[in-house]
Amino acid sequence: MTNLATNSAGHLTIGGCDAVELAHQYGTPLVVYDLGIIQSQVQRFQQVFQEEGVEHAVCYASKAFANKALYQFLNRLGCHADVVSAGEISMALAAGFPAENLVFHGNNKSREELEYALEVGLGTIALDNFHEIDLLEELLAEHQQNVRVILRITPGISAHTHEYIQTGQVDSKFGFDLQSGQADEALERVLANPAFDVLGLHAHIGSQIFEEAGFEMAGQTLVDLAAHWQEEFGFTPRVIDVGGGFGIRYTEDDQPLPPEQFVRAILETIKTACRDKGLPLPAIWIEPGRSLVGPAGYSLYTVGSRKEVPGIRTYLALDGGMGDNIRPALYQADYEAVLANDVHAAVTEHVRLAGKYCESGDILIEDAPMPSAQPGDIVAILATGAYGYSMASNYNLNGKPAVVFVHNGQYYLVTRREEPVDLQQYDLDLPEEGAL
Ligand SMILES: Cc1ncc(COP(=O)(O)O)c(C=O)c1O
Ligand SMILES: N[C@@H](CCCC[NH3+])C(=O)O
Repeated sequence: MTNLATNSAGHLTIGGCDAVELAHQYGTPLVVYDLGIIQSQVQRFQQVFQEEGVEHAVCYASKAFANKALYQFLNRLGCHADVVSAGEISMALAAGFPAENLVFHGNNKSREELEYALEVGLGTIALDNFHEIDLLEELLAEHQQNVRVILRITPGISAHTHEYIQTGQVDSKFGFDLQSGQADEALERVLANPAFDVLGLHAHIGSQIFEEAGFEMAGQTLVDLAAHWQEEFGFTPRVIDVGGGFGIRYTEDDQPLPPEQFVRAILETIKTACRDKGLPLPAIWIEPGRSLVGPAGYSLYTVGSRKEVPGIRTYLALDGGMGDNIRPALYQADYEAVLANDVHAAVTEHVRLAGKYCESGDILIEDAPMPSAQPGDIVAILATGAYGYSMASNYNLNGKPAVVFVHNGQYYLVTRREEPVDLQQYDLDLPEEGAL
């Protein structure tokens, strides 16, 4: 179990705030983020670049948790952001995030989204496919505009992670394939049109990765390609973006590398490869999502029913579940839980923590060692800050939880709970007579 902070009442504290009090004040399920952890993660990713004096950008991958107040906090910390939809762009801008610090990713950006990106002066578009080049060429001509782009390459690297969250292998929906020559063709296309300011190249190999090797291979592959492009097309990249995917600890089985170690490995690989190939060192961009917000998030739930199936197991039902955290059902993701109102109570049983959704697979933790929890107790599931709220649904017409940020003993409501009224829809506007 990670080192958890508690107060004299034995309650879990998050960023100096009593988790049980927050649960009572805002209701459960409740998602709480400790901004101190986010800040420290960001700084750890920035640190090695700063020490080495290397031009860089830590682009937060918003998909992990897109939130207005978070964009504001990250902007203050000097982060850039990766956005993947008009929704994320619009929220970032509403938060005051500078458009020029946004990188627009995605394998099927629509004409409307691209037009919106051009209209707001979005910093960089990560080109993913030929259809997108066609669309952008039309739009750039129409609006007599220029745009900065990077090319997303599929490097042919399989990250050792769940199949659904691998992205760098050849058989992938993302990016220009390297082996078949698509990447060269894409570069020729964009170099031929002066409306494209081609900054450089990008690869993203997957998510929840625990080794440096994949990033080193990606860095090496991108520099090799850059050298080939320089020789073949006289193009020298100003940016190499190695994506995100840095793993975090969910349970004791996970042993993530320190952020500094990932960055050092990436930096050393790219520096050495550039030196070998006689290329100037480009700016290096990374795109951590999970590793910035995952460890900072706590999901608080109230215990409802306890069901004992004699001789088999005990089910403890919580007041949330797959609607606010789909990851266990979708990826068999593991988490740890604690009894937030009595963190130091001795573990006396192993229970299955079930959600409240009408689905047998709505299980948050299959086998959680717990003290004997009773209805009304508050359970905290740890490290839920990434891809929890952002993948939440309204299944069974449950509203999404409220979100609270805590920092130095202060707390801030940043997203209100969705109420049934928020989920209302239109009446059927069908004439009474003769319509069927
Ligand atoms: C292009 C790109 N960048 C960054 C990320 C962030 O990944 P993670 O949250 O694992 O750091 C993703 C998602 O995997 C992605 O597709
Ligand atoms: N949603 C995934 C990660 C997806 C990464 C985005 N490319 C997860 O929860 O692990």
